[in-house]
Amino acid sequence: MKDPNAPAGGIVGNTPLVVVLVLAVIVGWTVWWVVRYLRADTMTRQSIRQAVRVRWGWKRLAPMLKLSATDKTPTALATLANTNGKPIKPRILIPALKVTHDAYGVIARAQCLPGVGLEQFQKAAPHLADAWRCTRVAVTQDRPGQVVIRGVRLDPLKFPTKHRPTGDVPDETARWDLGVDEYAQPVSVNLTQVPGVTVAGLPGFGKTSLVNRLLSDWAPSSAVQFACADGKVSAAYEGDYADWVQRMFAFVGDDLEEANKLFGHLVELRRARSASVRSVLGVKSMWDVGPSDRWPLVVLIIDKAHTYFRDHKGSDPKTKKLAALAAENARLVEDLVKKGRSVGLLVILTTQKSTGDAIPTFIRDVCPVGLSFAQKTAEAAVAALGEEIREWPDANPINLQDPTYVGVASMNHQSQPGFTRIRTPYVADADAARIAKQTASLTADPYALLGPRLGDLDLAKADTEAA
Ligand SMILES: Nc1ncnc2c1ncn2[C@@H]1O[C@H](COP(=O)(O)OP(=O)(O)OP(=O)(O)O)[C@@H](O)[C@H]1O
Repeated sequence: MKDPNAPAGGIVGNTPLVVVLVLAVIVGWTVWWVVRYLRADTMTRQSIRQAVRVRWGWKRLAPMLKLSATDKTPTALATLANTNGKPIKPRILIPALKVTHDAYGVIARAQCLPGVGLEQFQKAAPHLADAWRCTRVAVTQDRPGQVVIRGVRLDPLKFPTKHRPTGDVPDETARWDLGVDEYAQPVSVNLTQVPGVTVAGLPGFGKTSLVNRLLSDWAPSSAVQFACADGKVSAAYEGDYADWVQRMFAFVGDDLEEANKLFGHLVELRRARSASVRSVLGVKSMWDVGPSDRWPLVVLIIDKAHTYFRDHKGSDPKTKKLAALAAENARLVEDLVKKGRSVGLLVILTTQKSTGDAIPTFIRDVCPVGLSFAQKTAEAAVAALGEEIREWPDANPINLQDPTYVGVASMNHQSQPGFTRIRTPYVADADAARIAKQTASLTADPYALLGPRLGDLDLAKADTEAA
């Protein structure tokens, strides 16, 4: 029963406790922020200060940039409170803004208002960049009624990054984590259903490191098998892939005849898989069920691709033989890229030379993903990324020749318009070697995995179906 002598109004009685609780929350919050600030690196600290400035200045800045709305209709409460009969002032609405930060700058989420949406924010982006002291501001919309404003104080493309592979089995098969874009957002490309990727760029700008990352991240999965043709070396123990050979079921150097045998072997595998995919997997396309130990995704890396395809001019028998081999190599790789997708074959071609004979255009044009590091000429950029690059001067790899841009590539994906510039991380050789050693026991020849069923296959029929 209630004590009649107890003081009236429980809230008044509890006030000290409420105050203590509020104070505790404020102190806790402040300590949390101070610790976070002190533990952050220099770049992140600058971003924390920048985020505070952005929050504090927003109410003044938004109306100046016409990012506010005027509500002339009085609210019911204002009408009730208006006892003196004077006209009620219109309300200025400011978009609510939530700001977070990372090492490169700030990420702000703003609520849209009537008449103030994506278009208005995008128009104001250069002024937001000035006011927030950012080198770049991008505005996108990821959900209705809200825009995301990304401001980068530092250009993420100019800061080298490192990737240390974990050796863990990847969560998603065939996702290639590439790096960060010019707004420091992670960029990955889904290589399921992708039969070919081209990587071009001047020597020493990061092609090998990019491929190293893919190998290091994917090697721990037994559902992926690798083969490699490295046109820069003559023997497996030389060159960039010396450590990776133990995680590859096939490797060839710059010998055109050897390469021809490997490509031929893989075309045989493609044909055998096409003929057996329905009976073994019960589906028309491997991607309907995904790669597995028994039916792994086969990744063929053709490094310094021009070694295998370039035109050999001359009428002496030796040159003629090389020319015939190069033509045959191009034909076989074209087969793999054109018909290998549904049975789980992926070809990655890299080249320093960006001319039509380095990666023949009939192969390049069927590779849905193209990346190019720095290029010397506009023609080389076109040869690497296609004619469309001429319409995107900002993303043109001829602008990446400064040494600051070692590790930066421009990418196009046939499913999306335009190009993305990506800062790819450096993968140290020692890390790649560690992963190669750890995962060597997972190596298996995918042709052998098809095993005894091969005798019954109707390869001619499979060819017709794959075409
Ligand atoms: N992503 C990166 N970030 C920073 N530095 C890098 C990156 N990738 C490569 N480098 C630096 O550039 C050097 C050459 O890189 P890499 O071997 O990958 O180039 P490449 O394009 O494959 O050259 P080549 O065509 O001669 O084989 C590396 O040893 C490293 O010092």
